[in-house]
Amino acid sequence: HPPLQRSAGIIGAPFSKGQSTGGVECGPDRIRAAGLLDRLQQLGCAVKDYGNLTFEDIAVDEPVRGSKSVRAVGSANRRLSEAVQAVKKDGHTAVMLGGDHSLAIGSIHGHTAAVGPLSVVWVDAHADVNTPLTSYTGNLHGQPMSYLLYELQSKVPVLPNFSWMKPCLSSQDLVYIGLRDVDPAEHYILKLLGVKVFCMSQVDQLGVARVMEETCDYLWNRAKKPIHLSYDIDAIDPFITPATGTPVVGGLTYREGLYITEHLCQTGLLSAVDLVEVNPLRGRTEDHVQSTVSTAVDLLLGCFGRLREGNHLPNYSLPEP
Ligand SMILES: O=C(O)[C@H]1NCCC[C@H]1CCC[B-](O)(O)O
Ligand SMILES: [Mn+2]
Ligand SMILES: [Mn+2]
Ligand SMILES: [Mn+2]
Repeated sequence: HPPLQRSAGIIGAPFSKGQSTGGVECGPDRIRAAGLLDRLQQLGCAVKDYGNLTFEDIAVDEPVRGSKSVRAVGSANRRLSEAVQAVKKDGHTAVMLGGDHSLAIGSIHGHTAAVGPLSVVWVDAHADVNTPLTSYTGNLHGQPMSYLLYELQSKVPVLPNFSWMKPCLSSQDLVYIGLRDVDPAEHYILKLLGVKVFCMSQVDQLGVARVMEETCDYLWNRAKKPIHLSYDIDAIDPFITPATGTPVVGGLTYREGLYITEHLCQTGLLSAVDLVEVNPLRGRTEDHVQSTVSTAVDLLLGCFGRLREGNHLPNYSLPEP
């Protein structure tokens, strides 16, 4: 049968208030400038660019229960949720370009609203599952998962501009890959809820191919659901992707990072991808920025069928002499 026609709906989310380091709002445009759309089209993927979201300017946003920019994060994610729902209703695989990882709140909420219950693969050095009360930084990019999980809601206070959303993910439908810098409270939560985790030790022990087999077997144990891949660029080793806000040594190799996206692509279930935390201002040299941005583009191309063995379009034919 003819190869399926993949189509990507690109949403730029130039948002940085889930954390305190300027520059991550430049991520979407740098990823576009590195040729993402052209390279997707060269793969034979249909591409619709929905542009960059604009976010409500919230003048006064005092910390709430120690968490910063809560109102701005709530408002931004409400808009993102609506945008992701629209992209899914148009039939595309949603691609959300961040921006910081607090944006996963809106991305996963909107994706679920559009297609129903999801399997979430969270590729990250960090678990991002602090509640406002356990966070020691008050940055919401370290907390998105706490707002999404049904099982944590009794531990999350009501926050301003968050009343639009409800939890939408079961802890059994979540798999982490790449963890290597997890706070004690987060570790307690992951153990308490029995969340499936492949930290970097397991990546070393099992190898990335086995990690991906076990990830899919685990997620499909009950039923096959659309997959939401939330990819924090800091999952990759900072030697390759230094231009990010919270780099941690001992990360995924470029090859391991790609294998993850290639594997999820071939399941045919990938329904939305976040690519977040690219921060051009955190690269000490332009080469560092380029290495980070081009890796982000390659990871996304892996999500849409790019193969390291090569690709050719179905209608290709050799030129005749
Ligand atoms: O909660 C936090 O602020 C910290 N908790 C421990 C890991 C580092 C940081 C969160 C990093 C957020 B991320 O993964 O989106 O970069
Ligand atoms: Mn991270
Ligand atoms: Mn993250
Ligand atoms: Mn993929």
